[in-house]
Amino acid sequence: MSEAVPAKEAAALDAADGLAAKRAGFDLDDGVVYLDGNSLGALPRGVAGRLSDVVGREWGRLRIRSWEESGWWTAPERVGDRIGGLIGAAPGQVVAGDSTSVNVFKAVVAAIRLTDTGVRDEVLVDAATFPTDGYIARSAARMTGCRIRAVDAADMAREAGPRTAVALVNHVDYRTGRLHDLPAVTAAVRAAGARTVWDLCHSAGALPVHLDAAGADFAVGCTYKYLNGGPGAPAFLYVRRALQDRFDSPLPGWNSHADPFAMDPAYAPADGAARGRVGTPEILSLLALDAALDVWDGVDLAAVRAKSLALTDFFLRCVEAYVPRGRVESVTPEAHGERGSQVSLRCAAGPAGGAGDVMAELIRRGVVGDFRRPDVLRFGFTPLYTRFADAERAARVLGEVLEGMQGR
Ligand SMILES: Cc1ncc(COP(=O)(O)O)c(C=O)c1O
Ligand SMILES: Nc1c(O)cccc1C(=O)C[C@H](N)C(=O)O
Repeated sequence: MSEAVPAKEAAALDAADGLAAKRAGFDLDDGVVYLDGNSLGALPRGVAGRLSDVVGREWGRLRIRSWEESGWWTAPERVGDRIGGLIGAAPGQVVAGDSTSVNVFKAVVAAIRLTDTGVRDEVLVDAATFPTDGYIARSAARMTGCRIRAVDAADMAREAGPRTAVALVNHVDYRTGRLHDLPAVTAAVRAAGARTVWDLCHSAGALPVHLDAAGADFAVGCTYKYLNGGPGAPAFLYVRRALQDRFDSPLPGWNSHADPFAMDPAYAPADGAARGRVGTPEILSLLALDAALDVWDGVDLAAVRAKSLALTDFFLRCVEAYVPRGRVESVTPEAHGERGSQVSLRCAAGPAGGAGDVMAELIRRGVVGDFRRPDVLRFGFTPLYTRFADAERAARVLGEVLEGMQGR
């Protein structure tokens, strides 16, 4: 690909993009290429107005009445169902609230409680997991008399055995962007008599997920990345319907009581997704998320996936065209079936600095990705608002930065 070709190709691809109009639904500045939606999604335009109404009218005027009249009390289930629509979960199985870390705790302990710990005392954890999952799983294991075994997520299906109580797997690896086979791993873990907990932080809103169809047991995820819910937006918890009656939450707060306002000293769990609740919902951020989810109305996740793969393919080709040979190496799988919606480039230290310095310079020049230690440049592609022209510019600027640093 000669240097003029990628820009022309980007323009043609953007012109043919069926999702292009969605970008207008986000508050983005054209001077910046934002490729960090896999850490913090961009702001959907509808959020500010909705929050202003929630604050000014629902809180300001209606005050306490809003728990009923504005639907605050049931918002965790209502928003949960909207998320469910994006991760292949039929209504009544997803609740929004708490952080992913807290939901990992609920799911892993509940999964262990569903098993005979006298026989099954092993928690399998994806060896490359985002750290919080590993920390929480280790604590959950200590509390329940289990032990942790770290295994490569790609080997999870093979490793689950008669001692396994639960396997905790990241659907997409946060560092490399590698996508794991959710249906196959779920089926294999189930065949071994164990449960699965999927961390969907890097797949919810990035690609189609079919939790019900795969028979997944539990899933958790955050909503501030590809779901654009905002910093610290509530996470979600999925509990498969068939397990809900036996879901024994390790955090049985009053919001998960069958009759919270009975204020009964004895605990009786609610039915359905509400059993995953703990305390008072974080209404402002929950309703910001609710408004953010409007951008998904009418969006076909198959189209999102097709654009995501086209964007990452195109970016990789642009990197090849623009970046001095040997300066970066993609650690994201080439195979579409193994790729999430990001590209991670390993960038060894050169004479003028390492990957952290390269990313700092990219950001200074208006290309925002992120750096994951020790040597990974991470670029997230959010199909609802990333353009092919953004991918082209990012690769071109990366090439310029690396060339400049080589000469220094
Ligand atoms: C895979 C994964 N799991 C969990 C988390 C953390 O979740 P939280 O900070 O919401 O607990 C993140 C990102 O922060 C993540 O990428
Ligand atoms: N959750 C984050 C935060 O509160 C501050 C900065 C970054 C984050 C992230 O989401 C990190 C992210 N999970 C990652 O994949 O690296």
